[in-house]
Amino acid sequence: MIEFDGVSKRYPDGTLAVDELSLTIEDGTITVFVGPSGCGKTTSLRMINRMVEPTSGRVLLDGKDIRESDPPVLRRGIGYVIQNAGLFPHRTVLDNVATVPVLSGWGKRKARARASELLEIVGLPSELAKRYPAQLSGGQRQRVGVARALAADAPVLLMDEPFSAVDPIVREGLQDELLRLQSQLGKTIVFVTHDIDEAVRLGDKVAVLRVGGRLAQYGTPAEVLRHPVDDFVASFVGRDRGYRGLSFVDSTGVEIRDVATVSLGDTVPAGDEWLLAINDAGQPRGWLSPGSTVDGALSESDLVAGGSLYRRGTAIRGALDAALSSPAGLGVVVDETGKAVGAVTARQVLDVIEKVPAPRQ
Ligand SMILES: Nc1ncnc2c1ncn2[C@@H]1O[C@H](COP(=O)(O)OP(=O)(O)OP(=O)(O)O)[C@@H](O)[C@H]1O
Repeated sequence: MIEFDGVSKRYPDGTLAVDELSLTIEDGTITVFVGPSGCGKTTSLRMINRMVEPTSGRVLLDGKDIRESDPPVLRRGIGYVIQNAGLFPHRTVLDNVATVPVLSGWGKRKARARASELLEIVGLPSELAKRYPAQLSGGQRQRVGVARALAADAPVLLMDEPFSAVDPIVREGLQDELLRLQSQLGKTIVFVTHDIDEAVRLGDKVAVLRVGGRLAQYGTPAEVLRHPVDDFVASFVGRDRGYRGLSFVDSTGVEIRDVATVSLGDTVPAGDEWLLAINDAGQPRGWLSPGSTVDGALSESDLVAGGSLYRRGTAIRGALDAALSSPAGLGVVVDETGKAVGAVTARQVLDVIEKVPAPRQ
C-alpha cells in the first residue's frame, strides 16, 4: 500500500507543484493520476521513489515512511517506465532488459535468460532481442521499457506517460497488453497520463488533479464519469462522459433476441430478411443481405462483413457498439467461446440505458 499523507512539493523557484495531496493506493491495483499539463502528476509520481523529495507531508510504503529507506534500495523495489522508454541507445534490446538483474548481482547468462523471458511476456518476438533501440518502432520500444521495468521483479511499478508517444492504435494495443500483464502479475501500478480515456480504461482508481497540484477527485472510473464532483472534473472528463460511463452499466436488462442463421456451405433460398452466417463452430462470419441470391453453397464471398461482436454479460457499451455497427441493425451476441447466441437492437439497448440515472451535469 502506498499512502500520500498531506504531501506538498514547492520547487526552489516557488512553484507549488503538489498541494496537500492525501490518498491511499491499494496493493495490486492500477491507480491513474490524470489531469492537464502542469498539474503535478509527474512530481507526485516521483515522490514515491524519492526522485523528488516532498517539502512537507509523508509518503508511506507499506506503512513505512519512505524517508527511512535508502533511495537506491527503495528504487530496487519500484519499477519505473517513462515516455519513449528511456532505453540505453548503445545496448541491445536484450541487454537493456538485463541491466537491472545484472546490477542486482545476477550473472550475465542468468540475467539474459530472464530478459528473454520478459521480452516474450511483453509480446516481443525473440528476433528483436539483438537490435538496438533505434531499430525498433515506438510501440516496440515501449514494450522493451515495460520489460525492463518488470525485470526488477518489483511489487510496485511507476509509469509516467509510457504510451503517449505512440499512435492511437498502437497505444490501445499497449494498454490491452498492460491489462493482460496486470491480470497475471497483480502489481501495484501508479500510472500518469493526461488522457482521460486512457485513465478510465486502465485505472481501478483515478485521481484527477487540477493545476496548482490539488486533488480534485479520487474514485473509480465509473464514479468520476458518472458523478464528477465539480465543474472542473466535469469539463475534464468531457461532454461524452455519458457514453464513456456506459462502460460500467450492467447489461443484464438487455433482452437478447433470436437471430435467423444460415451455415456456410449450405444452399440458401432467397429471403427477405438479414441472415447471420455462421461457421461449423457456430461463430458469426458475416451477414447475408435480404434478397441476395446465392448460387450453390454459401461462402464467405457472398457475405456482408459484420460489425463488432458483443460478448454476453460484458458492459453495455459493447452491446450498443455491436448494434450500431451491424449492417443488419442487429448487434450479434456471442458467448465465451465466440458462438453466436442471439442479437440485440440499438433500441433495446437504449431502453435499458435510459433507465440509468443521468450523470450529474
Ligand atoms: N524542477 C522543477 N523546478 C521548478 N518547477 C518545476 C520543476 N519540475 C516541475 N515544475 C513545475 O511544477 C508543476 C508541476 O509539474 P509536473 O511535471 O509535476 O506536472 P505534470 O502534471 O506531470 O505535467 P505534464 O503533463 O506537462 O508533464 C509545473 O508547473 C512545472 O512547471
